[in-house]
Amino acid sequence: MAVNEFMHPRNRYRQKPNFQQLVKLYPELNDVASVDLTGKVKIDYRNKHAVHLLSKCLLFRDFGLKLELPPNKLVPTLPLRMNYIHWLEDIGSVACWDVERKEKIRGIDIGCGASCIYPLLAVVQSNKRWHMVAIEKAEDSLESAKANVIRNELQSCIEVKSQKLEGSTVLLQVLEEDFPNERFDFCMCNPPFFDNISKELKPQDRTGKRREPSNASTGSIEELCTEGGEVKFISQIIEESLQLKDRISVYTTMIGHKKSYEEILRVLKRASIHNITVGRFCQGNTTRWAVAWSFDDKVLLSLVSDGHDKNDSPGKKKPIGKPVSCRIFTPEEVDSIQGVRNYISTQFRAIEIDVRKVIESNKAEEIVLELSARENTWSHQRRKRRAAISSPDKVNVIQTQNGNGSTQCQNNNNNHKKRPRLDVEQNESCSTQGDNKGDDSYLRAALHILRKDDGFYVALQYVGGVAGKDAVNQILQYLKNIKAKRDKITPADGVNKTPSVG
Ligand SMILES: C[S@@+](CC[C@H](N)C(=O)[O-])C[C@H]1O[C@@H](n2cnc3c(N)ncnc32)[C@H](O)[C@@H]1O
Repeated sequence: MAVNEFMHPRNRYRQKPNFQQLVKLYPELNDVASVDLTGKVKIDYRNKHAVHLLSKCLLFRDFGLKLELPPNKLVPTLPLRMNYIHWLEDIGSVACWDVERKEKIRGIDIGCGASCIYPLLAVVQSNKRWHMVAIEKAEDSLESAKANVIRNELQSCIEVKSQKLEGSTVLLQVLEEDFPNERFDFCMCNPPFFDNISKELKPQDRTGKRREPSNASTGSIEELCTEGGEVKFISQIIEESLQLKDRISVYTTMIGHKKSYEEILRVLKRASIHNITVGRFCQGNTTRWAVAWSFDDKVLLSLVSDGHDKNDSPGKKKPIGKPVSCRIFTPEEVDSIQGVRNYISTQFRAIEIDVRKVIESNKAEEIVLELSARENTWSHQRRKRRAAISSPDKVNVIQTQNGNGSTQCQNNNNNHKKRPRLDVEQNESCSTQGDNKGDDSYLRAALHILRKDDGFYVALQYVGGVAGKDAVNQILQYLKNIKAKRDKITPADGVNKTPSVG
């Protein structure tokens, strides 16, 4: 299935180039173009030379970039490369790489290839706000990458470094030797996908129905293969990230095969890395996957939007809900955003919802908290209290509706310390919650506290979990209820400026 319509919405290549115009601009394309019976000008993507020429012309026309490549090297196709860059931009908007930040955004590209394509695109696309370190292992590709940087006069924005691979590290050696004590905002990688040329270089055709590839495959064995394939390569990056931690704020990588993507999610889970987001890059007839992870508390990756409407990509994507909001305090009731935060945190902790601060704006006008719950503790509060009083030693099983309409049984005995975990495999709704397999919580949500002229607002946004999106409506209602109860006891009279925290 052609998946162009599922390209990132900002990807300029969602629309196929008008080859008629392109051939007029770059007559050298005439050699690889043909005219079909309807008079349409076409380019044969199965011809390596055509793919190479097309990339060169588009890079120049759309980005002003000049590219030269030695023979037999991987030709960068632009729709995929731009999908990755736009996904990084989306991560950047959660990680606050916005224009208010004065310093440059610093990224690392692991395996920049002979083209040095990602660093070139990253720098130009960001109007030189992003500065890149490009790492490459193959000597000839390294030289070619450096030449492409010089050809475009971008030496002040891109440093190309050799991967000497002593002790088989991917990031550690370069960071330790060339950039000791320096911090980076992100790293990226288009890894060598394949393990072993004879077995894997062509995708396996298990059903006999796979079509011949519609694109010429370019690239040398050294560029495309690595011992252990992409899973081993990316696992190595994950292992090194556990040592480097915040030296790089967001670690990202592309993944070539779905099977590897699933394996990488398991590796992250085993390493107890839960602050992750996933991406899916669709272009032409190919789909690639991506994961990002972070140890930085201020970067809540689950908030990264994929730029698509919730269910519009082929297969599943993680639907992040629309926020629901209400005013929680007037300025007369509370005078600081910290007061609101303390109040809300206390209310949630009382019902065993974990609260973690993620972002606090400089001007103290917005705080973002991450909420996670392992069961529904906010519905039927009165009934639960009554049940607990009448039979304190019994395990109460209360039927609750999850947000997807299915019924779940909960052990709701507060004395019973070990609460049941919902088995994600058993709950059908889980499979429609997106493919973040590392996420087995009941509910994860983001809570924004905002100061406005007429008071403090809370906005709740569903992020993940089997409870479903409706759970955030229930929690907002729960907050309103306890606030109304509190108002009965302490009427808003302008005297009580600090909300009670009980
Ligand atoms: C699939 S190519 C990607 C090239 C380029 N980034 C692109 O997207 O067109 C993978 C690149 O990683 C390089 N590479 C392989 N192992 C590496 C390592 N340990 N460190 C740095 N580069 C490596 C290969 O030489 C190759 O150029």
